[in-house]
Amino acid sequence: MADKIRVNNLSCFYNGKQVLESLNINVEENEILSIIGPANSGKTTFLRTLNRMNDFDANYSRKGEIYLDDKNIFDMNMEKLRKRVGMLFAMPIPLPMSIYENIIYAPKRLGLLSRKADQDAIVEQALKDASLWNEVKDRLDSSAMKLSGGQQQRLCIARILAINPEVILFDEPCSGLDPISTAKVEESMIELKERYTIVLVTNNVKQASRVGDRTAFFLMGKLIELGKTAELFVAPKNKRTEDYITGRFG
Ligand SMILES: Nc1ncnc2c1ncn2[C@@H]1O[C@H](COP(=O)(O)OP(=O)(O)OP(=O)(O)O)[C@@H](O)[C@H]1O
Repeated sequence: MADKIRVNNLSCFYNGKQVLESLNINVEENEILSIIGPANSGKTTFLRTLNRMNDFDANYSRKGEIYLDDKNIFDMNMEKLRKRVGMLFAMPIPLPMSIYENIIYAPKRLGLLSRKADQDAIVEQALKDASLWNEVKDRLDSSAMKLSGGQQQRLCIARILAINPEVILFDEPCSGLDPISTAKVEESMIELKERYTIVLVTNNVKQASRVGDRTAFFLMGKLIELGKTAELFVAPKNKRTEDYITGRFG
């Protein structure tokens, strides 16, 4: 499988304190790469660096390079990068407007859509791809704030899909969801990898084992192990990986 993202010697710092140490990681096209590890191991910092979310944080600095399809993301126009690399946060945050308006907000702002028919088509497709269409198709004009937590998270997925990215970053997307909503989001992720490349940060080791094609284990800013999920969970090469996935620490 071709690499969609290549991370070369990435180190990150907050206020000069190192939180990621010389990471070398590849993300293959159309895979789900799960990132697991205890709190403060740098998972979120890594994810946010992949679409330069931390660039405006004055305390943050980094060394190293990240390539998206062989283009250095630090040389790219930020808006173009964010269009290609979308991010979903732990807490779903719909805009205080209708379901329909939530989805076309970003495409409109980016000048991608003008005709109403195109907008309707995008809304329907994005909601179908996020496995939410059947639940909301009869109330597209009602407020997104009235949806349940799990529906709001899938709405946020649909909002990302509407700008047609290539990579989606998921930052603990199910941390506030019940098991049924979690299962629906996981099903969507598995369907989405047919067309997108996905990086998933999760504190839920079982979730990584359910959905990840490959899994990376981070500990205190270092990549300890990266391998096929089935192999890493059955026969981890590193003792610290084994301790973490069997719940002996973290
Ligand atoms: N904006 C920030 N300013 C200063 N320090 C930060 C900032 N964000 C994260 N850190 C620090 O960087 C380190 C790594 O944090 P990060 O959130 O990347 O870890 P994590 O593995 O995602 O943790 P968790 O599972 O708890 O979310 C921590 O020590 C954290 O306190």
